[in-house]
Amino acid sequence: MRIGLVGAGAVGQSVGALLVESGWCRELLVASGSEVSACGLVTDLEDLTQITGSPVRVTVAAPQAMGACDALVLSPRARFANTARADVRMAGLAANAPVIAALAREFTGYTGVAVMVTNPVDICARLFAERSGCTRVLGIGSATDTARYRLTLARLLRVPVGAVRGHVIGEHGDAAVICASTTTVHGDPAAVPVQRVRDELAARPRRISDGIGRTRSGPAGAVLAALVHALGLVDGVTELSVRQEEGVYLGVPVQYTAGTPSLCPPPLDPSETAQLNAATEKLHHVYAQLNEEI
Ligand SMILES: NC(=O)c1ccc[n+]([C@@H]2O[C@H](COP(=O)([O-])OP(=O)(O)OC[C@H]3O[C@@H](n4cnc5c(N)ncnc54)[C@H](O)[C@@H]3O)[C@@H](O)[C@H]2O)c1
Repeated sequence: MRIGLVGAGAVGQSVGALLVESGWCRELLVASGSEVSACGLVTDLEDLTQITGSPVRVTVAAPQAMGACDALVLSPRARFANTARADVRMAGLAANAPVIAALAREFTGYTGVAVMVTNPVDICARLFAERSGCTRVLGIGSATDTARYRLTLARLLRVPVGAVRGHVIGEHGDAAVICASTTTVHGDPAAVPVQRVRDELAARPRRISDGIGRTRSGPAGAVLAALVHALGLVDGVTELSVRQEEGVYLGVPVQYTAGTPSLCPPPLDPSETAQLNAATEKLHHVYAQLNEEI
C-alpha cells in the first residue's frame, strides 16, 4: 500500500509514525506547507524505520506525485490564531477552506480513499469531495468523539469501558449528537448523564491542547481505523463523516466488509433526531455560503 500524507504537523506526525509501524503500508509520501517541514518529518520517520526494522520507504513528494497512492491523508492547517470559545473547529473554516479547495484541484479525479482531518472536518470533507470529484472521501472525528464518550461514560458510571456500547454522530463539533437512547452498558440500556458527558467531551480536547499543544494520538488512531477499514484490510464498524442524501457530510457508524461500506446509523429518539436535523441544517447552511465565497 502506498499512502500520501499532506500536512506534517501534530496529527500528520502521529499518523506517519503509525503508518511506518502498521505492517501493511509499504510507501509513505509526505507533503506539507513547506519543504522544510515535509523534509523534517521524513527524516524523523526514516530514523524510526531503521530503529524498528520497518520496511516502509518514506519520501518527500509534491501532492501532484500522489495521484497513484492507494489513499491520502489530508491534515494541513493554515496559519491562523484560533481565539474562538465556542464552535472552535468551525473557526478554522476561513483559513483552511482555500487550502482544501486548492488540494482538491491538485487531486481532480482521484480514485483512491481520501481521509480528511482538517477542521471543520465535515465541511472540508464535502469541499474536497465536490471539488475533486473523489467519491471515497472520509472525514474523521466521530470515532474520536465516540471513543471519548465511551471512556467518559465508563468513568461516570464506574463500569469497564469495554461494557459500554454507544455512538456519537453528526457534526464533529458543537452540534455532535450523543446517541444516549441506544447506549448500553453490559447490554442493558444506560442512564446517560448527557450534560455531564457533553461537558467532558468539550473539556477533553481543551485539556489535551493545554497540556501538549495539540490533539494528535486520538485523531491519528481514527485515521488508521479509517484507512484499514476503507482499504479492505479489516472488517468492522468505525464512525466516519460521509456523504448523506442531502449532500451534507456527517459522522455516522459505517460497517465495512472487504472494503465495501454500508452506513448503519443508530435509531434515534425524537430529541436526538431534532439534534441531527439541526446539525444537518447548520452544515448545509455553512457549506452553501462557503461555496459561493470560494
Ligand atoms: N478531524 C479531527 O478529528 C481532527 C483532530 C485533530 C486535528 N484536526 C485538524 O487537523 C488539522 C491539522 O492539525 P495539526 O494539529 O496537525 O496542525 P499543525 O498546525 O500542527 O500542522 C499543520 C501542518 O499543515 C501544513 N500546511 C500548512 N499549509 C499547507 C498547505 N497549503 N499544504 C500542505 N500542508 C500545509 C503545515 O506546514 C503544518 O505542517 C487542523 O485543521 C486541526 O484542526 C482534526
